[in-house]
Amino acid sequence: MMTCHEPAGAPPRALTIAGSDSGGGAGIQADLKTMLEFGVHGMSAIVAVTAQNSVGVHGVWDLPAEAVRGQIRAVVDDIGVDVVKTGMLSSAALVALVAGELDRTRAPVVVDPVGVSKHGDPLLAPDAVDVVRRELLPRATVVTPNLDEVRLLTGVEVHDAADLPRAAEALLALGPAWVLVKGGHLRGDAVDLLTDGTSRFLLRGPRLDRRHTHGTGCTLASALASRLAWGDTPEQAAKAAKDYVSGALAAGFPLGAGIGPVDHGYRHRR
Ligand SMILES: Nc1ncnc2c1ncn2[C@@H]1O[C@H](COP(=O)(O)OP(=O)(O)OP(=O)(O)O)[C@@H](O)[C@H]1O
Ligand SMILES: Cc1ncc(CO)c(N)n1
Repeated sequence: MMTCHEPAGAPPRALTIAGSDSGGGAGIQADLKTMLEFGVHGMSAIVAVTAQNSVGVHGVWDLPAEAVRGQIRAVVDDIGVDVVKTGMLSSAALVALVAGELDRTRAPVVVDPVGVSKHGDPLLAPDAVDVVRRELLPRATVVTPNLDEVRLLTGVEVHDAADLPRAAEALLALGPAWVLVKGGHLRGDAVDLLTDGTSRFLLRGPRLDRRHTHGTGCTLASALASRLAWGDTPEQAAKAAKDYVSGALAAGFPLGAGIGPVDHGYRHRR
């Protein structure tokens, strides 16, 4: 375990371990843009490269294990981290590697258990799901599944907001400290549930009828991670993250022929 000196006057340090989205709306690109907006120093360990645009994912290339390990250690062992966020981890071997590397830091970890892209393209191998369950989730400070990922990880089907507590309980049984179940795919209001099994907070936003939603999940998790790095409680961090993603989603714009990105920089354009 490395202990790092926190430099006086420097912003909090956030590391995203995730996949690259060439289209810039999701993945590492969304994470770093969001981290900048929240005033933290964003750093990255790229796990896989995707050739991706508004229409879909056209190719995926995993990085070699030593490249992923090397990036994480270069950051953790010298610069230090105040929070880690994980996103697309692609394969069973890379999930296991990342889970092991998390033991090198005591920083809080936000796990976005990315399963498929908005277009339905797979970003996690089927045999990696069980490794996420057994090795990654017990190390998570907060896990942020969408409803498809809830089903994949627990088998629980969420049909309406009343099912959210049952889904959260099934996830908590897998070992994370907190769960933020995202109800973005529900009908009606966009309701998310944050709970540690004792406290329960409903985050409710009006459903925005927007086509350009690429990157909502990565953006929410990175905003949450950034606020944790500043010392917010999970409740404060989740509320700030929900506000930011709602604003970015309301300002999403058309790029390409398909689903455009949320606007990470909307606060500079209004
Ligand atoms: N149409 C919408 N209107 C308002 N809020 C939304 C909408 N869609 C998603 N959200 C919110 O955006 C956040 C991300 O949720 P979502 O369910 O879209 O994640 P996701 O499916 O993991 O995203 P991604 O497809 O980028 O992986 C949540 O806070 C959710 O409530
Ligand atoms: C690289 C990457 N990570 C996450 C997502 C989430 O949808 C995506 N589309 N691409």
